[in-house]
Amino acid sequence: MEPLFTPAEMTLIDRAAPGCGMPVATLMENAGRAVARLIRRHHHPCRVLVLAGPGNNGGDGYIAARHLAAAGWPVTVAPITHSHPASPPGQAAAAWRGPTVAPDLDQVRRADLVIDAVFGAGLSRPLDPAVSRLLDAAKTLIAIDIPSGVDGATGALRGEPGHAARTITFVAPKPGHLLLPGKSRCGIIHCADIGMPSEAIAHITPSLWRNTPALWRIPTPDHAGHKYDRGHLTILAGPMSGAAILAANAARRTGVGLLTLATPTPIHGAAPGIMIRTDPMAGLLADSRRMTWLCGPGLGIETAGSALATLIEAQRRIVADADALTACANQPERLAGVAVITPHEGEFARIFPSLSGDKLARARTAAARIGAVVVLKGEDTVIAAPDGRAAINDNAPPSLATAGSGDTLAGIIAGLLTQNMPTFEAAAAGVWLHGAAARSCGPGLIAEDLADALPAILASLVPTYHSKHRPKNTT
Ligand SMILES: NC(=O)C1=CN([C@@H]2O[C@H](COP(=O)(O)OP(=O)(O)OC[C@H]3O[C@@H](n4cnc5c(N)ncnc54)[C@H](OP(=O)(O)O)[C@@H]3O)[C@@H](O)[C@H]2O)[C@@H](O)CC1
Ligand SMILES: Nc1ncnc2c1ncn2[C@@H]1O[C@H](COP(=O)(O)OP(=O)(O)O)[C@@H](O)[C@H]1O
Ligand SMILES: [K+]
Repeated sequence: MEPLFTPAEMTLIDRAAPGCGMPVATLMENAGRAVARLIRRHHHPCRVLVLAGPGNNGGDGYIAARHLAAAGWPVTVAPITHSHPASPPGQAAAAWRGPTVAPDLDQVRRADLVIDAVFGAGLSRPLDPAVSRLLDAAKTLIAIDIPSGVDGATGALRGEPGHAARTITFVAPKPGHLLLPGKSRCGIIHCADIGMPSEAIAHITPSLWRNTPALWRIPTPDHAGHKYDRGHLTILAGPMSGAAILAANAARRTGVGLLTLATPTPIHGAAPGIMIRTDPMAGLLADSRRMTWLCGPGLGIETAGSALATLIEAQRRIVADADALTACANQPERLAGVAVITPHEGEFARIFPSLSGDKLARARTAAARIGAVVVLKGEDTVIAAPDGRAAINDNAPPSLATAGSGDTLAGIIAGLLTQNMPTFEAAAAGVWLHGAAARSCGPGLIAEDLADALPAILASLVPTYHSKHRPKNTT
């Protein structure tokens, strides 16, 4: 699992480090050396300028400068402000024997590569515009820990950070590396091991992770199982039945045993493996095996609103998307009782008009308020559980911004829930599978492609699946 630590959590870990036998100066030495090593690995020797701030981020910069210079690179340091001589960054500055210049635009323009070691976790107010101009003038910018001016906890910009080609962080990435707009300033993100003792890291119990397959486990069918063991998903279909069909196709690819499209009027064009039922919802609800329902895609706002109420009353496991969300505009209490909601930012703002703040905080607050897992979609989709757990997804390509891809995501999540995957895990896995499927399709993606791309992605996650299920050779 890949936890994400906020700068405040990182500070607690840093403070615990000396008590675990790891002095700050050693961590700083390791951090600066790691920066120099990564730069040497990814760039050719060239003129380097280090813009060094007053805190430990600046200290890392001085140490990186020393290691690059020792490797023969022409390095100059431009201190933005000076550190206290007795502090670890002050000592790192004192150990620098190379050239030091005043930070000005000419110096930046003369450098082939600029290291942004101005502010990291300690950013406490907006960046001075004069510093922004320096960062902006860099030909190639490498940020230490996080681009100066990006809030590591939220990804918000405090002032105008530069656009780094790569960012080298330590111990664990921070939420601000994965959340927009900060994410767009980080370039390629590296996370370096600087020898932080595990006892220091254990001071924090993680509640936020990068969304990777280590966070959840995809269900696989039992040897002796039958289709009802894999669950029965019912998807409500309405006037725009294509949305429900897209969701259905994707849900079936996740491995549900049975899938019904419940529709008031006959549907044409659905795959033959999908069961179509035109009888009223009450009849379908009489079958207790129909536990999981997807309500919203293409359904119409009024129908979705009343169907949602019926399903909640019937205590079903519900994924609410699209029209079911719009039906709850300004009335989030109508969502209490659903398992997962999958709003994009527009739908989210309709449901929770008064919620402000960063994406992670809004998703967490909303989840706690309605008691459901919130999947707040976008390039930086946040998955938040009512108990405070959250994940940030980072594998979604922009080709997913196409009509019907959200319906597909709702179908994938509903499909996983149908197979009794725990709710937070099903939502997180669904978002990751959706992104991975889109990536595997490449350019030209249309929503219909996503379902068909799922088997290969699933196979990559369960590599032993085929061998496990192949009959034993008895000859
Ligand atoms: N994580 C790890 O394991 C390790 C982390 N390490 C490194 O430590 C870094 C964190 O160091 P840090 O706490 O000293 O904070 P940092 O960002 O250098 O600056 C704080 C100073 O800047 C000032 N200041 C802030 N904003 C300002 C503004 N806009 N304009 C002007 N001034 C501003 C602020 O002033 P104050 O708020 O006190 O008034 C204070 O003086 C971290 O990012 C990583 O690189 C490694 O060395 C070791 C292992
Ligand atoms: N720029 C982007 N980069 C990555 N993923 C995106 C981007 N824009 C949208 N997506 C994803 O595409 C899907 C779109 O969902 P939605 O807006 O509900 O579409 P629809 O209602 O047409 O199906 C979501 O999963 C969202 O996270
Ligand atoms: K920085």
